[in-house]
Amino acid sequence: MYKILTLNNISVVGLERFPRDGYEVASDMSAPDAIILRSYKMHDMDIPGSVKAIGRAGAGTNNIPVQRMSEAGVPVFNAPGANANAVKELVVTGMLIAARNVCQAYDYVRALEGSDEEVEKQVEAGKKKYAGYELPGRTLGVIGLGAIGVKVANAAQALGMRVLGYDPSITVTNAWKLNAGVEQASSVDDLLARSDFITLHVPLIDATRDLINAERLRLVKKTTVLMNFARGGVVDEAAVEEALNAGKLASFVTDFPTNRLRCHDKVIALPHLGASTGEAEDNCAVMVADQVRDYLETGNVRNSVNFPEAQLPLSGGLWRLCIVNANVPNMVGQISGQLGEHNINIVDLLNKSRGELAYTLVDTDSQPPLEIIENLRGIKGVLTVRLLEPKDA
Ligand SMILES: NC(=O)c1ccc[n+]([C@@H]2O[C@H](COP(=O)([O-])OP(=O)(O)OC[C@H]3O[C@@H](n4cnc5c(N)ncnc54)[C@H](O)[C@@H]3O)[C@@H](O)[C@H]2O)c1
Ligand SMILES: O=C(O)[C@H](O)COP(=O)(O)O
Repeated sequence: MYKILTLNNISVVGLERFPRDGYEVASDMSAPDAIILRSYKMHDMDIPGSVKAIGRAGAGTNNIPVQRMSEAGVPVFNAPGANANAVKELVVTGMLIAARNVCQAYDYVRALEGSDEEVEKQVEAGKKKYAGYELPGRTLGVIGLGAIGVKVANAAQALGMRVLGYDPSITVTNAWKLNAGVEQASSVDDLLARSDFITLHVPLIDATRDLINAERLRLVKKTTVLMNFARGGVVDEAAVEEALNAGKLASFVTDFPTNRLRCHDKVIALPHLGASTGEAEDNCAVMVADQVRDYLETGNVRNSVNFPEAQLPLSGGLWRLCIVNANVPNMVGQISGQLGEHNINIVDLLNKSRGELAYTLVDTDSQPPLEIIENLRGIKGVLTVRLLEPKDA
């Protein structure tokens, strides 16, 4: 029986991927085998030593101590692309409501008083204050062309916008998905200077903290709308406030409200709604539950942010050793040497590495005795060793 601890509400459709006869799923339990979460901040959490995997039902993993987990030999999984359409739709919404002054106009109408006739008069008299502009021909700058950025860029082009993109590490797959005609900006600064709308779709990492700062805001046109659906830390809010107050930036649309800006007249602040659609919540939960289950049951790794991809089909009747070790010479030699010494036959073997970590799957046709497991655990550089029983044993 595997135990899954949830730290946020996770879509039932996803949790149902854990069969009841083999899994216990709860929001409070001791010694879990895996943790599934959304935005719960795990950095200060005392993570039990029983945890073998962490699944983020979403994209961003800045709420998870990924480095600490790597050092403990624990994979962190996420759900790449599973909520990208939801975010794309909210970004398009953000552009439209900013361009048409929808929030200000909405507030204006709600504050009206008088008879229907009087209200109508005020409506017709007041509407000129909220006249906006249309999107075709305007330029959208997209920083970060991953799962979300590519969808946003393509959608904006379909709306008749000119699109500039910047991503020095764009993957070949995402480059293929990008519509022809999306223009490559030569730098963030180049993109900022030429855009009417700027949208951020980068992870929050050291290199992207305060990516939009005072110096960079000096480059934008005073009519520009800045949108942040990435993470609060990607934008220096004090600098944004200064730019808005000085009339150097038209408006700021953010999914990450703070007290400094949430009530500012030129700010549209939403409560981290980017991925909050039923569809995205289901997609993320299903994807991550399947990946965590696969890892627990077969040791295979898909979509981890700290482990290498590792997929070795598991045939019935075989034992499988899953070994997480430092990416240093002679690990496979020492592992196979241990098995050879005990006359255990290796049927299949996979060794993959990513950065400082390596991951080895070894299939054997007889049961490796406990002594081998202990010896493997004793090899310098080995972080964890798991033995999976044959499925049909
Ligand atoms: N508002 C929400 O609810 C919501 C929902 C999903 C994701 N997000 C945030 O959006 C981020 C992106 O999500 P995604 O699914 O597109 O991730 P992704 O990994 O598919 O794409 C991120 C892209 O950013 C690029 N990048 C990294 N550093 C960069 C830099 N300095 N300059 C330009 N590009 C850079 C990467 O090369 C990658 O292509 C997530 O990490 C998360 O923080 C927010
Ligand atoms: O990174 C993400 O996937 C989003 O920020 C969504 O976060 P949530 O799952 O807490 O809505």
